[in-house]
Amino acid sequence: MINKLVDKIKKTNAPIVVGLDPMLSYVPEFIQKKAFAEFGETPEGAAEAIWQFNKAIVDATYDLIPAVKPQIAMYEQFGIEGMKAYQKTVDYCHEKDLVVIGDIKRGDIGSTSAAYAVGHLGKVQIGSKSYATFNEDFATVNPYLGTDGIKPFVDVCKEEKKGIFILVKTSNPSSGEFQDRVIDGRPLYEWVGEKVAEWGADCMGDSYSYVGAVVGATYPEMGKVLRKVMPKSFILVPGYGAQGGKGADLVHFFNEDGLGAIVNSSRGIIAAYKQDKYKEMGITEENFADASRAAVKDMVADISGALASR
Ligand SMILES: O=C(O)c1cc(=O)[nH]c(=O)n1[C@@H]1O[C@H](COP(=O)(O)O)[C@@H](O)[C@H]1O
Repeated sequence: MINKLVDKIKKTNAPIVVGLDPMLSYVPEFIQKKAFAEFGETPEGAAEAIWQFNKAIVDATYDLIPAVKPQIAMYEQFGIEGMKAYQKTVDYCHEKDLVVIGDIKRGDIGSTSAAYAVGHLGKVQIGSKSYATFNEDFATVNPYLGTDGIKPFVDVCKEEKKGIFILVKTSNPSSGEFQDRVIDGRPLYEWVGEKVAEWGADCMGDSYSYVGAVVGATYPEMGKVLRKVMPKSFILVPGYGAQGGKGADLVHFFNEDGLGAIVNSSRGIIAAYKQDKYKEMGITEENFADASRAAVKDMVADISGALASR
């Protein structure tokens, strides 16, 4: 799957991921109204609304992008109905030939981690049959429990040709509380980055490992260091747009080959129709997905422009 991701980035010329984090408050009124008329103001109604919202955004952007990253929490808050919308979203994105990064941020001990890995990336055995249940292509994983938590994911990835992105330096303001702590002369995120390189060393695709890392766009200097610590790891870079990251901050996350990083924007794309910039282009709630398409093009131009002038 890492090869497919790289191929799709090359084909689209777009090292970006659209984050499908559909908060109900981002879903235009007319979609909510229709869903509530059919299913009531219920978890089922909310799930229908976020699914219709996602579908419109995917339809408007899939030809421009290599990948999507649905954030499971946004679906899980609506219980089983929300999880069905998550599944529909994953399956629909596959129909559109998009790489799906399940932002599930799992991390637990061995046997539990194995169950998460099987459920999201592998196949669960039921009697004589096996089923790919959630069936994402990549998942995000929290490394706090160490090798015991990561190895089950790596084992499933090896078998299924899938991949993971391991949290190394996260984009949020308080990420430094633990991640920047200096241990034996080096910050913890560097130790974790080194471990990601080690875990991924025998998990190589054609040019990159399918054991990747997450490093926030909001910490460009750390991204520069981590790029060197993990030269073969693909870096998923969240924090662009709504959290303040810009193309110019991102150049050092990429290798000289122009690859090695994929930048996520969620609110900046899916809720673009709320921004004045796109309103001024005549976009209203009714054609909200056109704003997402325009925002994807703007994001790609911003990142490509920064890479071209480095
Ligand atoms: O793993 C992630 O994707 C992630 C890691 C991180 O360090 N920071 C971060 O914001 N994310 C996720 O990336 C998305 C960012 O959303 P926006 O800020 O709306 O673009 C959310 O789904 C976050 O959960």
